[in-house]
Amino acid sequence: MFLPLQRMKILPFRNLFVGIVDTLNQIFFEGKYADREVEKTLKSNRSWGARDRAFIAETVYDLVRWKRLVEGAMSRPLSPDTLWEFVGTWFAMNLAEEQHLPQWEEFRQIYPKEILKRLHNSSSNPAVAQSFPDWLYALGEKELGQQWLQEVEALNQQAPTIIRVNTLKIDRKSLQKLLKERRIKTKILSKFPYALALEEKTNIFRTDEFQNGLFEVQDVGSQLIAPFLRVEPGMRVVDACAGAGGKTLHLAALMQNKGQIIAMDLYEWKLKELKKRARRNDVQNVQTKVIESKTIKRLDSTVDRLLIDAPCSGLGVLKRNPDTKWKLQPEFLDNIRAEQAKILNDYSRMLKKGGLMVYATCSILPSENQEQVEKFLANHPNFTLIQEKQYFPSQYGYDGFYMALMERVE
Ligand SMILES: C[S@@+](CC[C@H](N)C(=O)[O-])C[C@H]1O[C@@H](n2cnc3c(N)ncnc32)[C@H](O)[C@@H]1O
Repeated sequence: MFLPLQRMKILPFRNLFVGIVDTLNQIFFEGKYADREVEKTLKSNRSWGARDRAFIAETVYDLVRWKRLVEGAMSRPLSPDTLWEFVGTWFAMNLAEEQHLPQWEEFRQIYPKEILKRLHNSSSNPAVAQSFPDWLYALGEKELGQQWLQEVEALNQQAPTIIRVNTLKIDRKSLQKLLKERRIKTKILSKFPYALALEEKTNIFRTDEFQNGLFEVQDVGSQLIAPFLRVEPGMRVVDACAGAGGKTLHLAALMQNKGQIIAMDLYEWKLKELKKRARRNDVQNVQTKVIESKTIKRLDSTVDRLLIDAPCSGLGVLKRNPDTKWKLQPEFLDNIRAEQAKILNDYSRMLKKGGLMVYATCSILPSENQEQVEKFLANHPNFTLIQEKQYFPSQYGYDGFYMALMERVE
């Protein structure tokens, strides 16, 4: 059963609602990504202040997250024609007692009492109450049993903003002090050595500290992966699915810029972004490589450490990317599992005897994690498992990640 999330306040300004409706239209009906669309909308009107911006961003993310529940309360599916009703229904479900919907034409057909009744009836189905597609909810239950409900509840929360201090340039306390001088308050997360949590949402990308590479935005779970690989200065390291380099930059900092990191990906545009970030971070030991037919073979048995931050369903990071649950398809999951197995099989040959490899995903499904590693080890007796960790959002409060550390023994 759904309980109102928060007794929320409404900012009754029409242009904010137009921004919200337009952004949702792009996300749901033009196939755009939520984070990019929100950013674009916020940039489109410079006169919006911090409160307006937070209102737009939070409302859009909440509505992406709770789409199915709101549809239940509307008792019809979301379409380009029902976007205003969708937004109005959401506020009718959540407004604080003394608050009312603005008396605009678009909200004339919103009747809060009926909405609450329909909400009560529809949310007896847990997939509706937790706002998941049926197939995905059933899959999660099949793989995780009773734990799935706890994870789903955690994944439906808003994501905190966490930053990773770039230790090549500054230490965590000094960075915290600099940000404080800008009135950006942060909390030191003592269990996680490189992390600061923002106390309030703010656009930190505009600060000099970000522009000068003193930190990157990176969730706590993601910050645990590079240290798990046990790199040392001077080593030869391959980051095989480097993307835009979140973990490459962290590896470089742990290696104190000494040795060599080869950052690879299938897509050149991602590696270009990585290079830009490396310059900003003062990272000097990274070389990028778009993967071609012979790239992997040429590095056969030559690397000390290998990171496989594999492409995955992204189910562990739904807090941050709630649109994933509507975009994922069962066939995509089947393909991605096959890709993960192939990457593990093909890329592990780059490791030297005695070298270590981490296979990591931002998923919480055993079929993308433990089961992949078990299958790999069964077919590769020359590798052994040293350590394996699964971080569940419900247990530690941050994004869900899996990581397995393996050694090539022969
Ligand atoms: C989880 S993301 C990587 C995120 C990145 N490591 C970071 O920390 O920012 C997975 C990456 O794998 C890449 N990828 C997909 N298939 C691949 C393949 N067969 N070989 C190498 N990279 C691949 C994707 O382009 C994507 O950038």
